[in-house]
Amino acid sequence: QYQKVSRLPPGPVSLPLIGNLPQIIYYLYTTGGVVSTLDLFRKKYGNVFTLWVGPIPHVSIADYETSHEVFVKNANKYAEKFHAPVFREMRKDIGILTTNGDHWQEMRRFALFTFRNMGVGKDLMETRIMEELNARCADIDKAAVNGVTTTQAAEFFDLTVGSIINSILVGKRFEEHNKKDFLKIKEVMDASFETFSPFDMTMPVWILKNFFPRRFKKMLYGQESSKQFAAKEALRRIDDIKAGRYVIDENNFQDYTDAFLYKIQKDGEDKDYNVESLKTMILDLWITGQETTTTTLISGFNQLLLHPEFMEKARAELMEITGNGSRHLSLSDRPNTPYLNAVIGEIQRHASILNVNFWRWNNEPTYMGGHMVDSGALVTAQLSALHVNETVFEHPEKFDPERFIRDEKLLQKVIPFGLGKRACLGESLARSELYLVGSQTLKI
Ligand code: HEM
Repeated sequence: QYQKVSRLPPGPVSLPLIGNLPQIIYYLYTTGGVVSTLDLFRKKYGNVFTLWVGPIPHVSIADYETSHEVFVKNANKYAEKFHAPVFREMRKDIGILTTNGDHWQEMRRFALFTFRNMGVGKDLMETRIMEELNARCADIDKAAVNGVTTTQAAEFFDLTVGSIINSILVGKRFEEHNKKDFLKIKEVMDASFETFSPFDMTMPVWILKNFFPRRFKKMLYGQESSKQFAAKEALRRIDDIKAGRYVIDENNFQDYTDAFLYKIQKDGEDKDYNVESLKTMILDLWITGQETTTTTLISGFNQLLLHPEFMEKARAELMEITGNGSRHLSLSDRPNTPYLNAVIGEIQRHASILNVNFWRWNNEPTYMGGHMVDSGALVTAQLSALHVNETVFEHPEKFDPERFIRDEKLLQKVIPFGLGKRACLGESLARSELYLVGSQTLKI
């Protein structure tokens, strides 16, 4: 253990087999959370530190420069993610979230290409998002009695974001009459996530299968039913195409499902493009695109309620740029709304929605931030620890958007979507949603 440790960045004293589990559990309990525990280790051991989770060393990088050096400059070396054995078993190495290698690359390339063609991050997507918002606000207005209306912020954001992602994937938005479909997908997915514990994520599959068969079956059932619900519309479309009720317009794909099915129609089914991978991709994009964006919006909404002084300044900027609200804000306004950009940046920094980022394999001995990192270690840019690093962000606990007005370059160091080959695929969509939905909420 001593020899292995000498080829890794510093960290607390570790024991063979159990590694640092006792310290990690102790600090999780005494500091009250994952981010505060990571922050404590960073303060003690520096911006690049090692924690042994059982027998595997995990190296966290908590500063922007080293993260950039490792994951952007050497991007090709860090495309391979670590996936819990139970996920690989259940998802059969299909999709984008829990895969590596050729299939992952093909699915990522195709999704990015399709999103781009559908105008994600550009005018076309702006129109879709604004239409969704207008329809959602009209629903609220309709429910008003004597001009007074009450709405649940969480449900508003949930339905808006859910509708946007669902219409991109399968062409259906959620309205009053099919709201229950949305709630059902969410319920099934939440229930599926609740069946997983850190124990399941670390155990070899044969142990789960043989010693915890009921638990294993429950997890499997949760996964399958989530996939089935999320992909229900896509399956219906396949039936409609077979029955001649639906024809894909190759010059105007309505959604991701159209593009995927057209690829199958044109080239036939193969190991990457088949109905099972379409279903898994819809599930993966649903999981990654829904909760992340909604959580950020809700957190931002709460921060603005707690800090009306920032809200007022952002609103004043918004009113000025849109001629007192006579037109809606457009994505092309972004360079001219520094205050709003700073507020969104601070919301994302402060929300730290991914407490622990995904781990990548380090396949050869490499120096990171001046420390040797041996092959076989797992590494990640630990976004949550980076965003509370007081050497980068002064008084990180404070919600202070004006830190980005005082130092314009600081905003680049907020990296909520990660870096490198496995960085967020939906960054462009998410940024558009935060800007447009967020600003609309400010107007209200
Ligand atoms: C505020 C909203 C969002 C945040 C903060 C966020 C953040 C992230 C982060 C930190 C990662 C992992 C990066 C890494 O491994 O270093 C990730 C991965 C991913 N995100 Fe997002 N995300 C958001 C919205 C979305 C949306 C809207 C979509 C798509 C519809 C999406 C799709 C994905 C996918 C598919 C991956 C896995 C990419 C791969 O492994 O190749 N995300 N996201």
